[in-house]
Amino acid sequence: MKQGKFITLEGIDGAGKSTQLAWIAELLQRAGKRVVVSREPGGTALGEQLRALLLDKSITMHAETETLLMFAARREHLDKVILPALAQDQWVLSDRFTDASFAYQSGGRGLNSAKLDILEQWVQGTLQPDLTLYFDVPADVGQQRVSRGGVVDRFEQEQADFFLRVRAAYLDRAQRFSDRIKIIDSNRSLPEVKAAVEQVLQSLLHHE
Ligand SMILES: Nc1ncnc2c1ncn2[C@@H]1O[C@H](COP(=O)(O)OP(=O)(O)O)[C@@H](O)[C@H]1O
Ligand SMILES: Cc1cn([C@H]2C[C@H](O)[C@@H](COP(=O)(O)OP(=O)(O)O)O2)c(=O)[nH]c1=O
Repeated sequence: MKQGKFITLEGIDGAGKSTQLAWIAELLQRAGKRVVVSREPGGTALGEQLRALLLDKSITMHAETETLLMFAARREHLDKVILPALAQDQWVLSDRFTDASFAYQSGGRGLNSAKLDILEQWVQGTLQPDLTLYFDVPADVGQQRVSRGGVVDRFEQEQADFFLRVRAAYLDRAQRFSDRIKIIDSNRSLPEVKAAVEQVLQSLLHHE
């Protein structure tokens, strides 16, 4: 049976992922693909409840608790949404996936990445996204964009040095997995970012 493709969007808070997501789905649909749009943490009923806990500023939790909840939500997301959709030749577009755990929980919080390697293997086996669009902005630009939006969540309230580490971890992974992760310079106008994304997607569609 033909498998759909799995595309993930990544970046620090305020990079502009969510802004680009809707038209990316439309572009794929125009190319004749059936598209499922989802997000992490979230994407399922249980996952959305875990998301609410994870983003709640009034809750404090150990970095490992945070990591385990992210992967618990991911396990559910894979089981209920991602794997069934791919098996039915649908394309899955997810706002974040496991790269975010390496960037935020390892890079940002300082968790040993060997623990994340174990969880990744446990929860997803060998499954990796076919393509990851990493929206790159300097930490201060991301923070400025987020603060313009008003209310901030448990991650968005972090200080500049946290986002510097998260971004560095993303860039490190983008270098290590350069076949899969495409860096989109998002410190540009919306049309310029859109054009860069479109080029990467057209190339993926062309090589199908
Ligand atoms: N290229 C851009 N230039 C200026 N502002 C942007 C750009 N992309 C997104 N924004 C704005 O930045 C804010 C955060 O964007 P959003 O897409 O929600 O980021 P993310 O989902 O990556 O956290 C929004 O107010 C959005 O309108
Ligand atoms: C998937 C995932 C998200 N996160 C964090 C990053 C974000 O700050 C937050 C929620 O992501 P996001 O949906 O990008 O937030 P928003 O809708 O406010 O732009 O969860 C992790 O720390 N680890 C993970 O594995």
